[in-house]
Amino acid sequence: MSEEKKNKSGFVALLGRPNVGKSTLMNFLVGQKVAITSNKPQTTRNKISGIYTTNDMQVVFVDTPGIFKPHVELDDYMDKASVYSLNEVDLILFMVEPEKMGKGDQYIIELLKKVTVPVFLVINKVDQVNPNELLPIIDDYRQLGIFKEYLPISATQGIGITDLNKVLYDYLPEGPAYYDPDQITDRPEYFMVAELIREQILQLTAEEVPHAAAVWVEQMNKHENNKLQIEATIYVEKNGQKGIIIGKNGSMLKKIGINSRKQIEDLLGEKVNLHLWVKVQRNWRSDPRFLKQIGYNTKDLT
Ligand SMILES: Nc1nc2c(ncn2[C@@H]2O[C@H](COP(=O)(O)OP(=O)(O)OP(=O)(O)O)[C@@H](O)[C@H]2O)c(=O)[nH]1
Repeated sequence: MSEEKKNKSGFVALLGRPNVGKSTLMNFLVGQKVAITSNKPQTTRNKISGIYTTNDMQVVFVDTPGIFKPHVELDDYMDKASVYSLNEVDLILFMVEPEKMGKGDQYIIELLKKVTVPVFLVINKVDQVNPNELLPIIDDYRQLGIFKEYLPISATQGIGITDLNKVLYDYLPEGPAYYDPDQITDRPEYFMVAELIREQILQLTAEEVPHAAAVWVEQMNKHENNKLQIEATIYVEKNGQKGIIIGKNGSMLKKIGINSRKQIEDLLGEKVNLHLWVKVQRNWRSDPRFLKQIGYNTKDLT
């Protein structure tokens, strides 16, 4: 007689240095965009959950900001967000690039030594290396003795995802789904909208501008001419950055608006009129009051 397969569910932290591909993996699994990605490090600033449901398992991903040592207030926030998620998940995926352990990984490895939940090494971007190069890399990490299993994957190509799914199923506790199977994130819609706008800034601007920009949705509950009216403010730290975001005759702001509006319409499933404003808020990244005002609240995480 065949036994019915048990349902599994739980929380999974995706850890790793900025830019290793954490958001890409989560979006691949969830099958829809729940976290913004870019080729610039430190894209993720918040504890975003992606909810991944299959017919016998539900995985709630906590996509922690890239871990690195704090130097300004915002970095401190990110660090706390990471430590916080380590203490309350069922298992941890530590994602690295397909290369030998770097200095930047040491800090997070020290954190991982302190946790009691199972930790797995996910080597992402294996599409970029020859398979022969993987063994010495795995051996290097094996010396640490902290990983249950080693999972080479490519989040863009979908390589290794079957093995990853098996590990998730095997190690998650038995339990019911926490969320409706159709739900893919527990972030409020206005947060997702702000993130989609921020993603365009990250993709279209360069150097110091992307990381000096924060987006806050002022309002998104009014309809006019059958279109949802969304008003959002882009905060930057200096006048020069404001000029870059606006662009010649407003061309850059227009581009940011057009591109993000399309994505927002896909997300919300309705037509949108997007109004964007740009304001200078000096040194906002080091201003705890301003960080709190735009939703990065360090106290929530302690
Ligand atoms: N070649 C290749 N590129 C990848 C793969 N996975 C992610 N990338 C690229 O790596 C870059 C960073 O990916 P993200 O998903 O934004 O990285 P992240 O770890 O979420 O970054 P932070 O938010 O800064 O912590 C993007 O340009 C991705 O397209 C992969 O499997 N192969």
